[in-house]
Formats: sequence, structure tokens, C-alpha cells
Amino acid sequence: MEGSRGSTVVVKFGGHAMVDAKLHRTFAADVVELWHAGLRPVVVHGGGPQISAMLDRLGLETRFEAGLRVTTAETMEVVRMVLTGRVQRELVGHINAHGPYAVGMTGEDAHTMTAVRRPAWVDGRPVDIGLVGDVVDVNPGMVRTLLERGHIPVVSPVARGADGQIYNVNADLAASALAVALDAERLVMLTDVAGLYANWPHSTEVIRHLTADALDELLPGLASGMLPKMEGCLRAVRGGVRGAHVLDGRVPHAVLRGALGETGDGTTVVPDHSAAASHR
Ligand SMILES: Nc1ncnc2c1ncn2[C@@H]1O[C@H](COP(=O)(O)OP(=O)(O)O)[C@@H](O)[C@H]1O
Ligand SMILES: CC(=O)N[C@@H](CCC(=O)OP(=O)(O)O)C(=O)O
Repeated sequence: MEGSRGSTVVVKFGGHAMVDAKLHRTFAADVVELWHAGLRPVVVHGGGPQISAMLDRLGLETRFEAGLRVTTAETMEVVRMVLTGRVQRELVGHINAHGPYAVGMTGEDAHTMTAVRRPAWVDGRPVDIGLVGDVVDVNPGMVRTLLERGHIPVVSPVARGADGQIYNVNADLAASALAVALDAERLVMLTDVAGLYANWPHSTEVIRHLTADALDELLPGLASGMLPKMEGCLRAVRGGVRGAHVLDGRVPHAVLRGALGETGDGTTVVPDHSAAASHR
């Protein structure tokens, strides 16, 4: 088994992988199993579909540009409410069915994540996506304290600007920033597809292995939810994380295999100069 005892693994649980309650519970049990195996799991959760469903119930518009939700002040209230009040609470509840492990928090808590407004471009033109943040600074102290005390932090991707403005951060990018700041061994992203498809939406052939440079070349051609996800993988491995894995979260126990480095499934991104890169 490659996953070394005591190493930190950041697991991003995507909103699309959460739609099934049974998978949600299996995911929680797997995270606890990782903890018992001696790893230090940190969960960052998404909730895009859950936010969109609530916006719909409230009669508010859902719009994405470059894979990011266009976020007005009104949308931001709903984003924060659904992520921290509902999705995070459910996950904490499922993990804590196994014992007093999980502690929920957001990027706002203890100034864990500081964000700035993120610019976006579509077809080379700037578009206003509102209160969407990009994490520019991570203070991992609180997460480390929780880990040292034997807890499993469950982090919602909401961050504060230096001026106090609250931003909506894509969960993949939040997970990536946290993985870098924690000097994590791995970043595991669970989603609702088998990995990065080479020619989406025309084919479902999964790209199994990518170096950072190869991914950098592919990035401008990617679309929708895969764009922030792969950007997150790239930032992670360039920031020192040993491997970033995009896995199908609908497959039971995918997180166990990913966190332990059994990387036969999904898409694995490695740094340019790693041993895994030079083997290809
Ligand atoms: N090249 C690609 N390969 C696979 N999926 C892609 C690709 N490009 C876009 N997608 C879309 O990205 C989605 C996953 O991203 P996203 O919807 O943000 O999920 P999550 O909630 O897990 O973050 C897939 O369901 C698919 O519709
Ligand atoms: C800026 C932005 O797009 N934020 C996301 C945050 C949640 C998220 O990323 O959820 P998934 O991982 O399930 O996609 C959103 O509002 O949907």
C-alpha cells in the first residue's frame, strides 16, 4: 500500500457524486476507514446541484460561466446557506455516525481561506461572474489543530476577502488550495464521471495519466465543471502535492483506492519531475 501513515489526504466530494443517500453514507464510512488506517483525511465538499435546486425553489436564476456560478449578493446568501447549513451538516452527521470524528467549518473560520474576486473570460472576453472568489491565501492552522486532535475537518468552500466580503469559491479550487497549504500527499476529487474524457462530449475514453505540463496544454480546451477541477489538479501538483486524482464517486469505495494511491481508476495528474512522470 502506497499511502503512508500520518500523511494528509484532501478529499473533495462533489455535489454530483452526492445525489444518492447510500453513496453519501458509504463515503462517510470510507473516510473513517482512512482515518483508522492512519491517514489524516480532510474533506472539502461541493454542492453545486443542491444550490441550483434551492435557487430553483426560490425562483432565482442559475447561470454558469467557465464552470463557475454567476453569484449575485442574493445567490451568495443561498450558496452559504445550502453549503454550510445543509450539505456540510449532512456530511458531518454521516461521518459522526461512526464516532466523534467530524468537525464542520468553512474557509471563513479562523481566516482559513482568504479570497479575492475572480475574473473570468469566455471566448477571450471578460465576463462579470459577481461574488466568485479565488483563494489567494490559506492559513491552515485551524485545520492542522483539528487533525492533531484526531478530528476529520469537513470544509465548505466559502471564503472571506480581506475586506470582509464573503465569496463563493468553486469547491475543486478550494480543495486544491487547502491541499497545497497542508502539504498534503494527495488530492482526491470524487465526481460523477469516470475521469477526464479525452474528447468530451463525443467520447467517454478516459485520460488515465497526465503530467502537469501536459494538463496545462489541455486546460484551455476544457469546458464546464471539468475546467475548475483540472485547474485545481494542476495547481495542486505544481504546489507540491504528489498526486491529484479525479475519480468516479458513484463507484462505491472509490475514495479508499484513490487516497491509498491505488491509481488504476480515473485520471491521475502528477508533477512533471516525479518518478511516476518519468516512467511514462
Ligand atoms: N472532458 C470532460 N470529461 C469529463 N466530464 C466533463 C468534461 N468536460 C466537462 N465535463 C462535465 O463535468 C462534469 C463534472 O464536473 P461538475 O459538474 O462540476 O461535478 P462536481 O459536482 O463533481 O464538481 C461532468 O459531469 C461532465 O458533465
Ligand atoms: C463559484 C462556484 O461555482 N461555486 C460552486 C460551489 C459549490 C461547488 O463547487 O460544488 P460542486 O463541487 O458540486 O460543483 C457553486 O456555486 O456551485
